[in-house]
Amino acid sequence: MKLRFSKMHGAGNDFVVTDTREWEQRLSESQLAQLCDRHRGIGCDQLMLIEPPRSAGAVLAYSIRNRDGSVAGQCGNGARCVAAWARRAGILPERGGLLDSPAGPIEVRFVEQQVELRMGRVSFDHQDVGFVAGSEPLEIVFAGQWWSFALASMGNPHALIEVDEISTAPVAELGAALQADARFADSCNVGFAEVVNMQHIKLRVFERGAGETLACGSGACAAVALLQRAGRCTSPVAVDLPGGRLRIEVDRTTGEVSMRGPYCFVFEGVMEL
Ligand SMILES: N[C@H](CCC[C@H](N)C(=O)O)C(=O)O
Repeated sequence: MKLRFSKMHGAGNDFVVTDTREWEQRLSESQLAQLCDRHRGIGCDQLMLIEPPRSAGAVLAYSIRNRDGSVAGQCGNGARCVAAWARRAGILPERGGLLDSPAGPIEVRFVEQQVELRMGRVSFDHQDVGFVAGSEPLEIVFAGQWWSFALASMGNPHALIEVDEISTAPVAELGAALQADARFADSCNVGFAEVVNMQHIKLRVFERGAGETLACGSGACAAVALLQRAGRCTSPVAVDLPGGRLRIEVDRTTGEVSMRGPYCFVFEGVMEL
């Protein structure tokens, strides 16, 4: 089977984007894993699979696989890349439009060389994060000390830890420990945020199913929403991740989150499967 794909990234978070709307057969789990494999395949943090639209007005739907094969409910950086892919394919109008994400429809518009998405509402409900009710406080012991975290969902689960210095945060070790915490029904993405000022944070994210990535769009949305709720930032906020900068706005009254950020086409290809 020959599989056409686009290799893309959003602030360094990289994707294989492939159109499954014409596929005669679905790929097996091992074939999907091969696409993500940086040695035996193309290599990416996530697969963005293009599907037929589900809701009125949407031009397409997408589903998300982490590189470990797990299914995800949202991918902010990937959604920007899908929007750019759809515009170049002539599926999405120049002015933007609607995409069906696994977490519901998201509105897209193109602003200068970037994509702006209305990502829907953030949820602070622990149930939406898959966190077992009644197992508060939101703390974990790691390396002999108590670490507090906060929870939010953008359609996928996020735990956020505020640190004084992002460069020395134990991202991989503490991120893995929190992901393995049995109180999360389906693991979580673990963000580490350093507040620079009320409109600027630094963020690193140890992603579910991918490890630390250069950027996490839904993680940036969750981080700003949680920090705004705690009075640690306002809106909009510049979020500096290792791979680049995202601009996040959170409407305090509605909980609506919007994100603006870059996208990049790296190469097109055909993979023999
Ligand atoms: N690892 C995430 C999916 C990708 C999110 C991230 N790449 C983004 O840009 O939002 C999860 O399992 O929920």
